Amino acid sequence: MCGVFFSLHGYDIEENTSSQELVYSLCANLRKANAERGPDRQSSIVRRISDPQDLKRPVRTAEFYGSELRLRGEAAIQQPHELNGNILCWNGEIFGGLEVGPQENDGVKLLEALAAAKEADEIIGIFGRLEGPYGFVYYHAALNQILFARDPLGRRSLLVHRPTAELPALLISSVSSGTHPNLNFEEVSTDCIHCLDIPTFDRSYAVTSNFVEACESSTSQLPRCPQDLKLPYAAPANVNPAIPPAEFPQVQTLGQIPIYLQGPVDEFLAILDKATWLRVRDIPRTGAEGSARVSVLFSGGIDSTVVAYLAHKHVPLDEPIDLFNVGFENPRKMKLQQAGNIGALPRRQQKQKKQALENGPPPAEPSYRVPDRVTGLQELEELRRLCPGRTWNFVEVNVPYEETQNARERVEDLMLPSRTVMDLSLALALYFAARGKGQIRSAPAADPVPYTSPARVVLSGLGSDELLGGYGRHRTAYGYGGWPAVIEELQLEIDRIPTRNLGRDDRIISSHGKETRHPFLSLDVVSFVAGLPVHYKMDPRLETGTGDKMLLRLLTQKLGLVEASCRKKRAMQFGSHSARMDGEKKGDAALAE
Ligand SMILES: NC(=O)C[C@H](N)C(=O)O
Repeated sequence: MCGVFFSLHGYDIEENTSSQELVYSLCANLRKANAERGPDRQSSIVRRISDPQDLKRPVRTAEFYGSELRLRGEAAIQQPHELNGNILCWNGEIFGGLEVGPQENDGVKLLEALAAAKEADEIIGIFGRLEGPYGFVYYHAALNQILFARDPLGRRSLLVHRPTAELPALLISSVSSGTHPNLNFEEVSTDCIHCLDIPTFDRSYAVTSNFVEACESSTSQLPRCPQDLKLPYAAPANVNPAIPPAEFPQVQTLGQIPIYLQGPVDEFLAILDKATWLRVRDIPRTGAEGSARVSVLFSGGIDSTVVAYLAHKHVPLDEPIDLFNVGFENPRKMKLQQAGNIGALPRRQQKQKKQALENGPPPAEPSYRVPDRVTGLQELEELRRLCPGRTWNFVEVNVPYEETQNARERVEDLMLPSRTVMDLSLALALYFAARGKGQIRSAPAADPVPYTSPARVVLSGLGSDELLGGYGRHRTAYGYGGWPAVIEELQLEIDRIPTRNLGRDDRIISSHGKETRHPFLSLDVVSFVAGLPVHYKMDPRLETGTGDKMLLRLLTQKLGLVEASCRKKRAMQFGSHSARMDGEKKGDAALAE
């Protein structure tokens, strides 16, 4: 994924004040942090604008910085993109809405389209027709405006620090570079396109010499979907509010699709398959001939297995696909595992025994047989049976406790401004999994050999629980409020996607010079699933493993992935044992400073 960084401040190069020094050193750190995201090329375009009264004195400096992880097109690409004075820092992928040929680069094509626009509405129209994840900063020369935004689902990270008296600079960046008491990064909101009007800024700054005020008075929020425009990708879809009929045939077994669901299963498969295809095709080769270009965050759960299987259909058969399966040495868990099944003991004794074990010494040999490793290996077998001729590199990523401790500070910096205990356990799991460094085996009983994945694209199964009602809370909602409550919960789920975890995950994974892609979060998939009547997606009256995200389970079994089709939901931090390493209790508690 690419790195985007933009700064605007009012310092003269020769000023040498301490606050200027702070801005300069933060900018240097932010350039560095963004460079990791785009290892292919990095560069800056700097614009110094003079005071009209005194042309020798620069009154504001704008820097556009971009780092490139080339994933589209054959030619070398330099970021930021520049055309006739227009500048685009682009971290994104165009999967629809603008023609990009297999040999072409999406950033280059997008800038051509943007540069031709004469009015802001045209620019808004271009983005409202684009399907794909993005975060960008764009300077449009004719309008003399700076625009920045993320896609409506927030699938790419973009942070903003708005100028304050302590740090009078506008900073927009894909990633933070650690904490500083004066740096107030927050995620750029996805409900609008943010705009800074340069002429307004200049007028205000010339009169008041107050940078903070000038920035405030010149920034505005442009609606993503002006009333008279019909834009298919300007906002995530609304959930179908229809209440199911009092009686409808229930799914008896996942192996038998009731007639009324046969069409929806097929249509869902076609749309998800296309979304996956768009995310694995035309990836330029950067590793050795015959090496993997595509990898999957692979827990062996239903979502990641379906994604791996669909990727297989579109990646050339002679090319391996890497499956990243992460397991943590978690001293607390290992001590408990050592004790065997204490669940059979009476409660009081269980508690006493647990405490004694937690205080005792850890086992001598770390174990990486975490729940996700067990299901991962089972699904590997199922995929091997179903996809003859494909090499699946099952990458066992084993993370010793000490390595987790050593990486902690870096991961905490990368995930900022996210800062809870749960953020950290998820971020650690993603950080190590996506790095793709571990061991592989040529056969189940063979000795492992070290392996580092060269794949730049990392597929993730995230999103299906949100769309199809895969969480326990959906069942709970049915319990207290019936179908209307489930529908409300599903809508909330979609509305929350942009502010939840995707920005954080992007910041973590991209630090390895890789890019996550989420087939379930294609806007086409989202609007198809959202539009289905609720009882087509899930049936909370059926047991877990059947009724939760039922439509996907039917699809999965239809593909032949019988074992995968009935796997139960397990959060990544628990499946990999990255959670509660040191006995932390509350996931939503803020991390200690
Ligand atoms: N990787 C990126 O985010 C930018 C663009 N899709 C490229 O491949 O150049």
